[in-house]
Amino acid sequence: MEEEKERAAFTKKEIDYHAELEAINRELAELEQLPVNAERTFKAKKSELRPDIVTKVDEPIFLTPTKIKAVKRDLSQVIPSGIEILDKRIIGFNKRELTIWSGSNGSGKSSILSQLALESVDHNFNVALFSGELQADRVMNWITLQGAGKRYAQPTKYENYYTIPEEVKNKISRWLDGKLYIYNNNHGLKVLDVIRAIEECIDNNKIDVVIIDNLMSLDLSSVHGDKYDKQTDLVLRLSQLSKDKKVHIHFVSHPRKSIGFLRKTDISGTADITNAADNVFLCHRCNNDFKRNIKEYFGFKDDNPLMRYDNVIEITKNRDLGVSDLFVGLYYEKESKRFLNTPDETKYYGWEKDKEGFVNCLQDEIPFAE
Ligand SMILES: Nc1ncnc2c1ncn2[C@@H]1O[C@H](COP(=O)(O)OP(=O)(O)OP(=O)(O)O)[C@@H](O)[C@H]1O
Repeated sequence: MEEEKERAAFTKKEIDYHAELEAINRELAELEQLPVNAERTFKAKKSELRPDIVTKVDEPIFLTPTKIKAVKRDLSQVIPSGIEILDKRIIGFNKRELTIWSGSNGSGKSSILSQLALESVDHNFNVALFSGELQADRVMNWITLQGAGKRYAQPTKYENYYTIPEEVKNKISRWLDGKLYIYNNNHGLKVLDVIRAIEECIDNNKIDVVIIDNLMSLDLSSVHGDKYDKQTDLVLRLSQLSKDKKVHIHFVSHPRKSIGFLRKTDISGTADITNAADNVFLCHRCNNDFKRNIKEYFGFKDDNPLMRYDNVIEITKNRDLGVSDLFVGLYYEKESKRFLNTPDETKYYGWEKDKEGFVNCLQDEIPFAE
């Protein structure tokens, strides 16, 4: 009897032991699965930001030459920059493409891009503009100043601070209405929200040009990966967006370093960023540092024509026409913050033209402050 009891107790212990062993094994298997699951979650999150290229299932994967439909290049769909040498060499900005702009602080990136926005509208292309650093009203002030030009800029008691008469401001606003959309920063700077908002703006307002100024001001914390992976993912995503939505995207990315002569390899992120871009432009302000650097780097002499400009755009990559190592010099007009092709250039935008394209002489009617 005693022996039977002992055997029963022993069997129960054995069963408990096996159950425990099984539980431990299950737990171990779950633990082993953890990195696999983490990898899966990471990939899923990553694809939220960088969706794989969608395969068009109704088309063959490889095409024979006769099956490839020739798409005629429609030059009326190329967006001019208004910068003469640039437009002559690269024709303009193609839809479905991405341009990266870099340059040190104060080199003129934002100002050139707001002028590009005006130029685009002037050629009947609609623009969506995101500025992470300036509130919409400040962006609008700059654009108004550039749109008005020196003839309407009234000096104030502050150096380099000019105002525009209300009547001119209103005319410019009305002209830009329905063509220029400026992101309202009060909606936050979270990258996925901003991209979603841009996508909606493109769909709702027939946008042709998107300007994103700049990478550093976007909040990438919701995206997985290290800093450079996140930046690269974003650029790949924007490149895809330009193709899907048939827009040109201008994207500002600051350089990693703030001293020395800026080169393409100094742009923040990995090399994948510049690989993904169709154009890569560097902005330089022609100060003494720049002049010394180009003399040292390229062996240019003091009489090089570049020395006389105020700002220079360096084209370091242009995939379409293969332009590179081209320097485009510009003159800066402090009253209007405009960049000019020649020191005495006078440009008239659409807001001061009538239906036939003739310029209205509004300035004669406006009383100017002495
Ligand atoms: N050559 C120049 N001479 C004088 N002022 C200039 C020149 N180029 C640009 N500026 C002015 O300098 C200020 C800074 O320019 P802007 O903001 O366009 O530069 P940025 O490259 O975008 O700078 P950041 O990287 O700090 O955003 C603006 O008021 C602009 O009008």
